[in-house]
Amino acid sequence: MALKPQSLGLLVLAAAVPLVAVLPLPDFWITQLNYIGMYAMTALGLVLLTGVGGLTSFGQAAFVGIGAYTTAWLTLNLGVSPWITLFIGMVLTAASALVVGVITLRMSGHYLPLATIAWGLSLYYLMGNLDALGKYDGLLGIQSLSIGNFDIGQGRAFFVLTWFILLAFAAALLHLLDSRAGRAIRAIKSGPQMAEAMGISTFRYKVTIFVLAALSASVAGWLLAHFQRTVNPSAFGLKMGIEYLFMSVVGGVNYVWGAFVGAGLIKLMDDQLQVLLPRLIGTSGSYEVIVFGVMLVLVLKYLPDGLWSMVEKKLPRRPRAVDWQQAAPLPERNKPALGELVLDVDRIRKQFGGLTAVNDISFQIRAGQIVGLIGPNGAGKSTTFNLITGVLSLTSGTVSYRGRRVSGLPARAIAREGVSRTFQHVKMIPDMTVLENVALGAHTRGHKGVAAAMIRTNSDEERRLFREAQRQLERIGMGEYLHEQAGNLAMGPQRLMEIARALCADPALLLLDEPAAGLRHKEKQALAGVLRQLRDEGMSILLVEHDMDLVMQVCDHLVVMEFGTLLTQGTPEQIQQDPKVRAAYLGTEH
Ligand SMILES: Nc1ncnc2c1ncn2[C@@H]1O[C@H](COP(=O)(O)OP(=O)(O)OP(=O)(O)O)[C@@H](O)[C@H]1O
Repeated sequence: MALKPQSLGLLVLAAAVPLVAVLPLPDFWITQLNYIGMYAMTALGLVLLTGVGGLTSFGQAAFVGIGAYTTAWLTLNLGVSPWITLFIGMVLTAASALVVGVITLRMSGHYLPLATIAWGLSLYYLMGNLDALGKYDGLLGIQSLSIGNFDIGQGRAFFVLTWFILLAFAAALLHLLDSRAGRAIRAIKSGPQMAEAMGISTFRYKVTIFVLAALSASVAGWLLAHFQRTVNPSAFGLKMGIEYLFMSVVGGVNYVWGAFVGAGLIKLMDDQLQVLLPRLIGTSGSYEVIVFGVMLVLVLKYLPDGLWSMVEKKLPRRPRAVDWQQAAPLPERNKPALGELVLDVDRIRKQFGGLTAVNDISFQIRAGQIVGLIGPNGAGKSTTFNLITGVLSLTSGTVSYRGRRVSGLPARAIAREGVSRTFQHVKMIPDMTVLENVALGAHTRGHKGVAAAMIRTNSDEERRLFREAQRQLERIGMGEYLHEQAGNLAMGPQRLMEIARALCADPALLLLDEPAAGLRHKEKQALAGVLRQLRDEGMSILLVEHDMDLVMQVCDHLVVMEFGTLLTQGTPEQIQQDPKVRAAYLGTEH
């Protein structure tokens, strides 16, 4: 099987590490590479947290500090082996990240970065004020790392250790990003609505990546403490927190390789500029900070995805090797019998302040039935849709699905019960392939989490998920789009892709929000065919749609809304002949 360029790059680096260690490079450069390795480890955590997950943190240096101070204090005061303190540091870091994460990760917008600044500052002052940690002087005389009598804490041996840990983490991260859990993490960035509709707990994944990023920083701190053999708060303050973020952004915060490039560039520039600038200017001072500031502005303006994005564009994009043909099918939920009551909407109401957007609406959907929800703009259709799917909370009334009350449950819980949806404005992950986007729909049908993905014990399940994604894409006639990048699709195929993604969840009720918007005539005909076929297979569908031809063609029952209230309901024939509807809706539209 051909290796992906990313994995090939890692293998080349892994082979180069021992080679560099035996080359007659000056010690200065080995030391530089050691620092680059440690910095890249923290920056890699930021790739996951900020680049992939969209959560900006200025507080990573504080986690480096927890790893460093834990090992420094325990080895100096209690004589604990550094190999044990590594794990104690990780446990402490995970615990603090969990506490900070649970408190701050529900915040949105600029509140989260502000909270990480506050957290970074408080830990800095805590380290600087505790007597036990040597206040601002820190702790001195930390032992070097060794295996038996062999010192691996300095020079070339340390270089091999650091870089192998770094490469192992990078490999684990690449596996993670290309997995069920990784797709869920990648879905967080575009906002919670789509991910939650796939049954994903976005909060849980946010906390997980926050802890993972903190752990990578903590390991870097452990290495740093034993390499420098001294720790003091200045290496873990807000300035360093900003510098780590700076490295990731300049290198390319969306790419694993961006962390390597950013850490390398900033470390080398930092050293060179500290020598060159005073010579040029004639006085000494931290002028490199000014150069970095200007550089960041230029990168953000002209290369917002960082330096690695230029390389990434040139890399060949090979389609994923199809190795799932023989994979076992995913388990299916048991479906309602034809004609069984699937959805019971009972006098639901939604008030936005003084506006009653949905006013005591009631209707039912039975298995194997397509119900159309129609009405002029602003009638309350989308609000009704959002009340059923749990995106909005009800002011009053109940929604029952297969005999169970679901109103009051969060959107992801309703999705897990078997209610799948699409969106009025397509929501997808544009830089993933169509196949990967659709596989996201089957999230609740898999179980392998972050750890399994990182150590790669998830291949079997991945194959099953992709087999299902391909099957659903073929079911709606999109078999030839598997490896296409989703962001490159035209509107029609994008909408069909959303339907395939919804079907991947193995739903008993499918809710489609304006699936024909932006489709051409032929595509609409194809969509009508797909909907009929799904109904014939026993699927229940709620269709919110403005295209009356499509609605009249495929629906068995229509619910008409006007100004939030139920105007009437009945068969398409009854609705077409209803004078109230003609006056209120069809008459004005046609
Ligand atoms: N979050 C909100 N806050 C306040 N008012 C809202 C909110 N969402 C919808 N509304 C109002 O509720 C009413 C119904 O809106 P809704 O989007 O449900 O209508 P719709 O039938 O789906 O319209 P369209 O066909 O244009 O999508 C509108 O008057 C709208 O302005």
